[in-house]
Amino acid sequence: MFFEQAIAHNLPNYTKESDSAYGETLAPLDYKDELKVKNEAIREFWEVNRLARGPQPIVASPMPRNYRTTSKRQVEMKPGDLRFNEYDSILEPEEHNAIYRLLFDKLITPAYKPLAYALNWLIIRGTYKYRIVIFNVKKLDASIVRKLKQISEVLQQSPYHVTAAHAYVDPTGSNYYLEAKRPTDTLNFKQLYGPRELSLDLGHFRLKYPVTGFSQINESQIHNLIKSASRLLGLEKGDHFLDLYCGYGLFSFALGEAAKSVLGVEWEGPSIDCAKASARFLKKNYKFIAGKIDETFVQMRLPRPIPGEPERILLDPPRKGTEPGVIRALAMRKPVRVLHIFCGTDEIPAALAEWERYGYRVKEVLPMDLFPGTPHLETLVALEKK
Ligand SMILES: C[S@@+](CC[C@H](N)C(=O)[O-])C[C@H]1O[C@@H](n2cnc3c(N)ncnc32)[C@H](O)[C@@H]1O
Repeated sequence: MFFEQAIAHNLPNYTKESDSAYGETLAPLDYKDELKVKNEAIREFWEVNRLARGPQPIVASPMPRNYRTTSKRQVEMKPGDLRFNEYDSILEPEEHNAIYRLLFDKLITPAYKPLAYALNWLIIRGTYKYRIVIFNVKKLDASIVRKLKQISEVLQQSPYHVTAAHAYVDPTGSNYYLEAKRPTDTLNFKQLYGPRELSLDLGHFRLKYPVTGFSQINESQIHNLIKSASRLLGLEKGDHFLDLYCGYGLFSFALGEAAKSVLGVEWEGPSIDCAKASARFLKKNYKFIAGKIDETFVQMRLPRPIPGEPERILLDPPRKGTEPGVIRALAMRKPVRVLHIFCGTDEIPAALAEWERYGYRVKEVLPMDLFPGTPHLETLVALEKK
């Protein structure tokens, strides 16, 4: 059974995600009702798929709507007709919608026509306090740069606290809004104004991350996510902590204090560079490696576990899950505890079956609502050696 089928069972008149606008199928519900449906659906999913240990109640999102710190609009310009192919969403902060309206009103004027034709995506990222705009363009010549600088001034003068603007060149006009094969011999990223990195304030420290790298989109849940991950991983003095798919090191820095050593791995170079810079700035002796996590990487590139010294592993892969063989290779290291974070629910049964096969049992399952308004959950599964 797929998780969305379980949602559909528990919600009469449900329209499947693919048939509805942008997957926001639960957004019209009252959040209390949405949580009830999701709680029933995850329990049904667990039962039907015969998974071990029932899930805990879902950790609700402090902000159930207007929570997304990343949003995007695809720009379509035809003679006499400018369109943004996604509409204002109640899952996005109001400032995002206001910024898109401001940009639309400029781009529709004759002076900005060349820029409107060159645009592929408009992207807003940031936090609830400030935001940046990325112009994903198909080409970047002198006249486009001039227009981008002019429109950047409009953003700087706006009341929406837009602290930076950048241009990102994707001549393929890709449907994926940030990640495309960048042209290697032409200018691919241009700072229009403001810093090149974003930063996230975690109370007693701040982490930087690249404007093009991954970051959690529901900032209001980050505190709960860290607290839950910390409890479920249970790092103790003397533990070696392996933070896999670490991005810019969110979990390394938030949890690493308790460990004897911290090693983070991530394939996105700029994110790893930010993690290394944060380690230097925060004076932490943490190590970060850039690499593609697959079976060979785990077997050949990770340092061997030290006999008699416990290791705890957190893995937070993308929605499509780990590469084949990764779970087996990690289990061979015999970590005392694993925290596997799933941002898609449908990958859970196969992954848990693998962990079980290689000697791990489920200790606790904690679903968190990181994506209110959509039929998705983030699920933290703590596993222990049998
Ligand atoms: C869900 S994000 C988690 C990032 C980080 N834990 C956080 O919370 O900010 C997954 C990360 O894995 C990275 N990634 C995806 N596939 C990878 C692979 N095979 N090897 C290494 N990193 C990968 C992505 O670039 C992304 O940063």
